[in-house]
Amino acid sequence: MSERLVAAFRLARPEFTLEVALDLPARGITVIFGRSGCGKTTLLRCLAGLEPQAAGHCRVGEEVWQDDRQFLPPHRRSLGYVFQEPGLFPHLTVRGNLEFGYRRVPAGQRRVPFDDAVRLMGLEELLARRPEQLSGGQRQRVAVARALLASPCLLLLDEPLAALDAESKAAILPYLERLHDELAIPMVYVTHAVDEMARLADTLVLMEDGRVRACGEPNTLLTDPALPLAHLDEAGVVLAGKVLRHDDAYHLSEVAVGEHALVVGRSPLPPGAPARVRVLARDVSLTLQRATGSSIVNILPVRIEELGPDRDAARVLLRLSLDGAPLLARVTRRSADELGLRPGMTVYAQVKAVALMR
Ligand SMILES: Nc1ncnc2c1ncn2[C@@H]1O[C@H](COP(=O)(O)OP(=O)(O)OP(=O)(O)O)[C@@H](O)[C@H]1O
Repeated sequence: MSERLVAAFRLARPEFTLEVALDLPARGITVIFGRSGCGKTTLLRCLAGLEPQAAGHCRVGEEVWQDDRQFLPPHRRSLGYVFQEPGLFPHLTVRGNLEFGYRRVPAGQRRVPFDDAVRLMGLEELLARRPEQLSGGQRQRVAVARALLASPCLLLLDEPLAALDAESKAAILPYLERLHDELAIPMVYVTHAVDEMARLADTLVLMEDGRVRACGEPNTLLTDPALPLAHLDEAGVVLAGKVLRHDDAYHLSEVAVGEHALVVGRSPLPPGAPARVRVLARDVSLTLQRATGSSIVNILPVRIEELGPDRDAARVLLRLSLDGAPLLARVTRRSADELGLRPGMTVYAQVKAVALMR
């Protein structure tokens, strides 16, 4: 049986109550997503044992951290915590910072080899530097590697990219994405940024007003018209695939998603590597026939599963199926009427290569 992270907390503050119950796979990345003030950090603090007032229970695999009889303080929970600010030791080099936690774990209990953490976070060239000689994004990569090397049962990350500018954030996301496939340590990752959520989540927890509104497989939640996620400006899905080949002359790459090859902007990943492609609803248009002579490179046969109102009265939101993989599209209500779009129809979804985000 695969391990689970099972927790329930109730914490009442004067103007805010957290009341959650979670049963999550203790593997991969679970993203806690929700708007500012909904209680994401409070939930993470409960998991860490930083809120002793919280009633409830918490268990990671076989390890019980909290129940009716006991409450383990934070230092007795096998967890790592990465905050917005990396908090590295300024007097130690990157190597020294990484070795600090690693050395304290008995060799037989280490879950991540030293060189693996260095490689995963791309720190090979930075080991001799001190924190002040690193960019914010590099410092945060060191903080994640250091937390991994302490071999916790659970790694908690609270908006680790929030203090970074857009460029540094874009640079660090591929390192975090690697953790999906290569990491033995489950992570709970708090963010209110849609792009981070979409790119990193293996499991998604949507929070609202101190409660869990929905929890499950990201694409299922992202395409559910009853949830606010499908109505965000950046609504869309994430398709899992594999890099097929690169076209260096045109700076493009092809990613295989099921039977289909999607043309995307040049990927830094090697052919054969797993890749996740994000397709935004606003970038998908629909045609009844396969267009020819179009500048659109990705034309995919899809079935309309559901068609309903969008937040914008001029548009409709469509949930589509690409051989079972979900897609979202947002088109004008007029186009939908003119084309006679309705559930059950097979149509063609068009997506520009540049609109596909790796
Ligand atoms: N120490 C505290 N005492 C009283 N209220 C608090 C305390 N810390 C947070 N709160 C309140 O609890 C609620 C949840 O805060 P929390 O920090 O968990 O939200 P969040 O979803 O992480 O928000 P953000 O994305 O802005 O960090 C908020 O209304 C906040 O004002």
